[in-house]
Amino acid sequence: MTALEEHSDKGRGAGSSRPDTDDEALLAVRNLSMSFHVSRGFLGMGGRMTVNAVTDVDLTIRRGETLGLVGESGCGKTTLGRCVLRAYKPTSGTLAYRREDGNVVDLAGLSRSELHPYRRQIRTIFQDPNSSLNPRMTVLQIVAEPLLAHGLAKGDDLKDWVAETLRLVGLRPEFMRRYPHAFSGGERQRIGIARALITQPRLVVADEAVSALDVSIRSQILNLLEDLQEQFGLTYVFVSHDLSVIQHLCDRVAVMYLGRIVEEAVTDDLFSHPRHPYTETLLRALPLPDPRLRGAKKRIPLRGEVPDPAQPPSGCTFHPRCPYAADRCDSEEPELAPVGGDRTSRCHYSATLDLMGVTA
Ligand SMILES: Nc1ncnc2c1ncn2[C@@H]1O[C@H](COP(=O)(O)OP(=O)(O)OP(=O)(O)O)[C@@H](O)[C@H]1O
Repeated sequence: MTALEEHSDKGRGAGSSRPDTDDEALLAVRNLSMSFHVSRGFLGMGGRMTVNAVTDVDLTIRRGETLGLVGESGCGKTTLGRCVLRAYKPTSGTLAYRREDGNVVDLAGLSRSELHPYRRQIRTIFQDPNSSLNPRMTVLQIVAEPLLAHGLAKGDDLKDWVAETLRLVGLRPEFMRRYPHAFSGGERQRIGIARALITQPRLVVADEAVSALDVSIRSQILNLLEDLQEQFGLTYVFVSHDLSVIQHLCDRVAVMYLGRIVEEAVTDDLFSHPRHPYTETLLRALPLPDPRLRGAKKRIPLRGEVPDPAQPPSGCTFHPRCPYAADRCDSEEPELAPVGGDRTSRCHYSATLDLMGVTA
């Protein structure tokens, strides 16, 4: 058994179909909000505004699953991901993390020093492998840095640990003496994945982890992430605006719009039968690789833009762009409510609308 396997959640992993009991929750996000105070106008003369990047999010991340966070740019995906990583301290709400000993700790309430032991368990893979790797550090230094920060290994042990992790991500151990410029984009992302996994994390947040890569390399990296998940029982939160990547990789999907979750469902259900008009709008904007598969469904480009979160629309925040908006939508804010099975939607009319998915 390798060092990584020894500490992994393998065998305790959950599939998307398993019930959502407390025991399954690796991280339960509850009533989570994150606001930024920003200055407006030239030299801040436009005054200070509050941007509610994430508002009242409830989300359960289950052990061994891949949860996708999807939505247009500016919907709050990155901010939510950074709260889960505790790179941001949320303005309010809780992050109930189930430790390996079964006890639950609220990460949102911990100080910097109290968080330290959890930083090796919850890791991130960065978006852009070109800018996230320090060009002046060797691969050994880059990948070993988290091990040193957590005092997990030194000397030859450290080198062995790095060599083993490089092998796991498909890189030759002798590469550890080289600098990032000697590698292709795909290889650099493998180095980033090695750096994320070297501390044997339980939860990995990947924010647009493949969007900077060529399409041909993208599927190799996605396959690698899937293999590593299976091997080590990893849990992923995968942030992406790319629905095809989400459909390929994720067990469940949470759709975000203007800081809120508007729909959450098992991936196949969401793609075949969306229950929120925003999800349908996203799906219908997808390119159609094979129109015969999609019958008479037409590609409809997204209309308008995500509104300014500092001045959100009244009622349902999607109503100005919603093709089905009715009178009550501009005054009454819908709740995120169960819509049958293991799914939720935030629309007054989810029960009656007949929305279209993208599968045949
Ligand atoms: N540090 C910050 N200071 C001020 N506003 C911020 C900050 N970070 C994010 N925002 C604002 O919060 C909102 C949500 O941004 P966020 O980056 O989380 O969205 P996103 O869905 O991840 O978009 P993208 O895909 O473009 O990263 C946006 O309006 C953004 O301008």
